[in-house]
Amino acid sequence: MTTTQSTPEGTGSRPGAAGEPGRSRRATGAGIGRADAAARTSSAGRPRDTRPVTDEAAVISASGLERRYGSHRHGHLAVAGIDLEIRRGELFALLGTNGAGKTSTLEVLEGLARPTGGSVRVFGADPYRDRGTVRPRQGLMLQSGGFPADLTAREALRMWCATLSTPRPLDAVLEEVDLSHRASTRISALSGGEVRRLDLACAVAGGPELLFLDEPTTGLDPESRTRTQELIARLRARGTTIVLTTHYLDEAEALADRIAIMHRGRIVRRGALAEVIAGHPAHLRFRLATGLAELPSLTGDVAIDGRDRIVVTTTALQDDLGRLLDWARSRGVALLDLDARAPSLESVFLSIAGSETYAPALTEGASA
Ligand SMILES: Nc1ncnc2c1ncn2[C@@H]1O[C@H](COP(=O)(O)OP(=O)(O)OP(=O)(O)O)[C@@H](O)[C@H]1O
Repeated sequence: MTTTQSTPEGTGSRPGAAGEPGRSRRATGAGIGRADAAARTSSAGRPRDTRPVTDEAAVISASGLERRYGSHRHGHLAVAGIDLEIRRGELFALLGTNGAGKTSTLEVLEGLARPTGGSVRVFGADPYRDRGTVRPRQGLMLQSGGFPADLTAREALRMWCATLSTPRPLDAVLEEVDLSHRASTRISALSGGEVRRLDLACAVAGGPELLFLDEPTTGLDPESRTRTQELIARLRARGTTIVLTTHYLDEAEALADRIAIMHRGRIVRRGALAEVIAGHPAHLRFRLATGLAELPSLTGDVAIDGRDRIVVTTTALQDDLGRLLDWARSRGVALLDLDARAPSLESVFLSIAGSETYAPALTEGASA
């Protein structure tokens, strides 16, 4: 999928970006607006706001949202009737397996596509029909850029800012995305990560109230990723409402106030991180030199995984780990490669994804 930003009061895509969103996602967008100063605390470790959503607080609300590609009989239902409310000032992460329908959903919320069923309101308006009023308040960072290669970073940003009703000073924006030192470099000579940061610069250049970030850190090296995440956290702390998609689950854990996980066109889990992982089992994994021996009595289920490890799936991690360690100590048994893992977003995600591949999130030993 490809794409970048945004346009202002409405109509077009940025020069070089594709116009109508489609299979190749999906260029266009808007990037503008006025910042909402209603700052709230945010980011990793902050208290999470679990207040019930109210209509007043909802910047985005969608009900029974559907998006079908192709004809009713033979088409593909990519978004199968989802309800969504995103509150003013929160960072909402939309996660999901490949092909789950995240981009198809985002495009409707962004006003780039019409839903084929249900309804959506952004700032109380129809984001597709009323885009002239909605777009100036939002910024979009789509999945890849469409900048003319022979412009410098500053020229590209200046050109973009010329389309905005309330552009911020170029230097401040370049500084914010850490591109000041590359301002005079042609786009063709920028690294992929730098182009991505220029995408982000365009998305925030108008000081949007509502920011859509579609995989903003994909392709960035770890340092750039961290800096981009810090910038996202700052935008959030300033009161910007942010809708984020990412394949990096640690990013969602660190940044998001609330998370929704999509699978096959539906939202299958949602809530604050603690709510999403609540009730999900933990895992103990280890090997025994002698193979499967008689284990102590454990509350969890015991199985052998594909790598000949003993796996205990349990909702009483501390108890079962204690019993196992006592048992091993009293018998002089070595628990080889012992791994005790509390439930995490990753384990929830993988249990939803089942056997489907989700390579970016996979880590050794994580399964559910
Ligand atoms: N223009 C299109 N025509 C037909 N089917 C499409 C089109 N765009 C997307 N799809 C299908 O709709 C489903 C959802 O796609 P979408 O791109 O929204 O998923 P996603 O969650 O963003 O996936 P990824 O994480 O891989 O980017 C997929 O099965 C995809 O093949």
